[in-house]
Amino acid sequence: MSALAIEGLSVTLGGAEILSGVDLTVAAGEWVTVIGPNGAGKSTLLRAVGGRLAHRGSISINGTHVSALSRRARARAVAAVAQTPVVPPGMTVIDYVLLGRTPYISPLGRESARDLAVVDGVLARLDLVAFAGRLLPTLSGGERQRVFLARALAQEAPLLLLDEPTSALDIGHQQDVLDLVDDLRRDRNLAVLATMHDLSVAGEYADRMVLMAGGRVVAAGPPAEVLTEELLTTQYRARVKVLQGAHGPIVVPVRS
Ligand SMILES: Nc1ncnc2c1ncn2[C@@H]1O[C@H](COP(=O)(O)OP(=O)(O)OP(=O)(O)O)[C@@H](O)[C@H]1O
Repeated sequence: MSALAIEGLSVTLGGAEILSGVDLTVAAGEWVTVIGPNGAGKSTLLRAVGGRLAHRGSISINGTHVSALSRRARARAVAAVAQTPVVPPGMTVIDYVLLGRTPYISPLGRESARDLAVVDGVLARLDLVAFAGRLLPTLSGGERQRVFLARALAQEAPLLLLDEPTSALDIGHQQDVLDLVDDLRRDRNLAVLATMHDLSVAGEYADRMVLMAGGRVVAAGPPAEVLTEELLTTQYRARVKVLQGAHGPIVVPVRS
């Protein structure tokens, strides 16, 4: 059974069909990255999987249709980092990351020692201990992006959705964050569905890639089959050269 199985997914927003007949699976322990030009429908796909959009077709998480899951069950099953998460005002980093434990805390209960230990562990792994008491708006963009990921990891869900998770990170923190997710994928059999605009980095970490354009899947497969000059030139209207690196294709933009 797949951690995530999507069949014939279509989404209409503002009267326009944004996703059309998307099929996609992610197995436990697999990393699938969705790429595609601006407006292709990548974020919409992740939002639908997170249970936040009306849709046609079917989205199943570990064999259960997403619309049959209660809010709490869904929060235990899937954790998401949105492109621009809503930040509650006046919240410290540690309180925000603790929100990730909400699905495990009873409505009138308090967080357990385990909840606090999970949060401490995640803050340490993401280099955020020094920021624990800071208010979120006082952080830099990259620091805040790591906090958003920390909250999602604190959720300990078996399916992780990452929408451009490293867009604000410097190259060192980018590698730290992606390596951490990769470790979790291997150690805890985490299923990862991500979107990324840096195609070379995307190809280094993904087991499979899905190229979307105009709300449809136009190519899917291992990075070497999707990151081709022909597909990228056509779908992005970009001039690129694809080189063979030690860890997969390297996509270099070429000036005309
Ligand atoms: N509520 C809405 N009403 C109408 N159109 C919408 C709505 N929400 C999104 N869209 C459109 O759906 C399309 C897909 O948007 P989406 O954010 O999924 O793209 P994306 O592939 O994630 O793009 P990007 O790479 O720019 O982040 C876009 O053309 C967007 O303008």
